[in-house]
Amino acid sequence: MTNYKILISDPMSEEGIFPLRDTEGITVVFDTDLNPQELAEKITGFDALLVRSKTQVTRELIEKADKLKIIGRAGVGVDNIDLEAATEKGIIVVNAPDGNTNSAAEHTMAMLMSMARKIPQAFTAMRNGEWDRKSYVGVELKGKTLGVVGFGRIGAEVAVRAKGQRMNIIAYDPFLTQEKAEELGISFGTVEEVLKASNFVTVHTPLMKETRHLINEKAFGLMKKGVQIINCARGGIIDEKALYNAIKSGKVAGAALDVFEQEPMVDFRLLDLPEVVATPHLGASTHEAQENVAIDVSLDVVSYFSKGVVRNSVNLPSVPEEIMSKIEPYFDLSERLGAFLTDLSGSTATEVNISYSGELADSEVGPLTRNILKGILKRHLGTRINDVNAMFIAHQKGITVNERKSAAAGGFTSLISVEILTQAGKWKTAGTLLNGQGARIVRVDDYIVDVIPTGHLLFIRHHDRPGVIGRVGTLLGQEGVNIATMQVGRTAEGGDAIMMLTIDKPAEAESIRQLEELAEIEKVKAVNI
Ligand SMILES: NC(=O)C1=CN([C@@H]2O[C@H](COP(=O)(O)OP(=O)(O)OC[C@H]3O[C@@H](n4cnc5c(N)ncnc54)[C@H](O)[C@@H]3O)[C@@H](O)[C@H]2O)C=CC1
Ligand SMILES: O=C(O)C(=O)COP(=O)(O)O
Repeated sequence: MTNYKILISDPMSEEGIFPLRDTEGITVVFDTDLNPQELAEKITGFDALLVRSKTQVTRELIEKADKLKIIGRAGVGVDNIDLEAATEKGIIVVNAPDGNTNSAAEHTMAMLMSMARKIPQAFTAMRNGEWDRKSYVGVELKGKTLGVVGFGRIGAEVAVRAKGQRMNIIAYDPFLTQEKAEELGISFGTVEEVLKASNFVTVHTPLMKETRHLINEKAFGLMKKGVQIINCARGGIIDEKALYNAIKSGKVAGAALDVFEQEPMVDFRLLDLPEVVATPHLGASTHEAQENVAIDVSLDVVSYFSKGVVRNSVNLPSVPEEIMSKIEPYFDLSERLGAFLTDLSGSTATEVNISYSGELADSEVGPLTRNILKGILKRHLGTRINDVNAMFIAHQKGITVNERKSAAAGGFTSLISVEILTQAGKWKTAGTLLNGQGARIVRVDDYIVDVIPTGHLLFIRHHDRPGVIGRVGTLLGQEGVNIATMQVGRTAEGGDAIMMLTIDKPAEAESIRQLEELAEIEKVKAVNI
């Protein structure tokens, strides 16, 4: 493997990054005390950046990262990473979605129980030499209702544990169905229903535009008097000002907080309230979780550099390995079809219509579409286009992309047909992999051809007249251009026709001009793929 430099800018398990240490050609640099400006200066030349929640991977940082190809988040939440900026720049972002689930769920239960029994408050009083048994009377969990907002990995694990405490669970998650809830023996409701029904509310959503201040003044208004709140997900899901007021007013009897709107915390007023228990973002801070997440991101980084595939991409849909192995042979052909059409049209696409037929119609084809777009966009935008940003940039440029699938592949095992609409008109092609013989372009517009999509090609539109093929050969010969292969197709005798030539070196602009001056020739396009 070529040399790759990995910067780790947050504390990470040394044991867990063994896949990086054990791979030849990978150099790991730990520098976990950088301020944002120092990090922006340091990032130049690094191929990968591994972070936890402390490092803010901003657009400014991403713009400074001249070689960065992958950002690994050793944990779940990626709200500290500007995903749009990363995607736009073709940087893949991976996380470790499973490694800290147990730890985060256990911490949530620890916080719930500490809060319910006021353990941190009682301990602090004892430390101060007090033996006070009256002030720290708690509530039982048994028979109480726990509202779980966000029923993903952690939310579901919390529910399992809370059931063990004989709590009733009511949950809300856009992906939770009545059937699933019944199967798990929990209730299911809208977010409002959950808030109204609960004695305890725990949030487990990611922090996103849609979940910022999900628990706000209005939400507190819906809750029972004496409700207790837990946030071991992300600061910002709960509006801290609204929480402060709700505690002060007596509506909220307890809050257990692991995460805060600003971290590290600067405004400690919430912690002055005796109803609040808190930890400094420790949900994932166990030896096991830290080792798990470090292993998971390290494996993905190694896999990305060695095979170009990852398991846990946040900005690129993951494709199961068995499907990947079926479609991977078509990657190169797909990109070439895109490049071929762009050269033929000599213009930029406004719409791309792709049809997958035959065996490919049964597969996930997203990666193929991205390769086709890569081929199309690279012609005008160069090497900054890759799998990660091809779809994003196509949308950004206002290109409509349509995918279709059909069973009939015109006698081929699989066929990829691509049509592009440009300011200069419409162009179509289709390609396939011939058993044992590699990639072929088998259609150009409505003509049947059989062309290896590699090297220097000339596409000629002409009228089917005697002698035209000879004249093309003679003219190219005079220019020192040797023809390796030639295909001719026509609609009818004497009608419109095409020639596809493979030539040993690119045709000069002057040769193309002279060819176009021949009476029978309508258009000549040079293609280099
Ligand atoms: N305190 C800590 O150290 C840790 C905090 N976390 C935080 O916990 C969050 C959840 O983690 P996982 O359960 O592993 O993620 P997950 O992706 O498995 O689950 C998140 C769930 O939230 C749901 N959701 C999204 N929008 C919602 C909305 N508006 N209302 C209700 N549900 C909504 C999703 O459908 C999904 O099921 C992470 O995004 C991260 O921010 C995760 C690990 C450790
Ligand atoms: O995995 C997450 O989302 C977490 O919040 C854990 O954060 P950390 O890696 O401990 O900074």
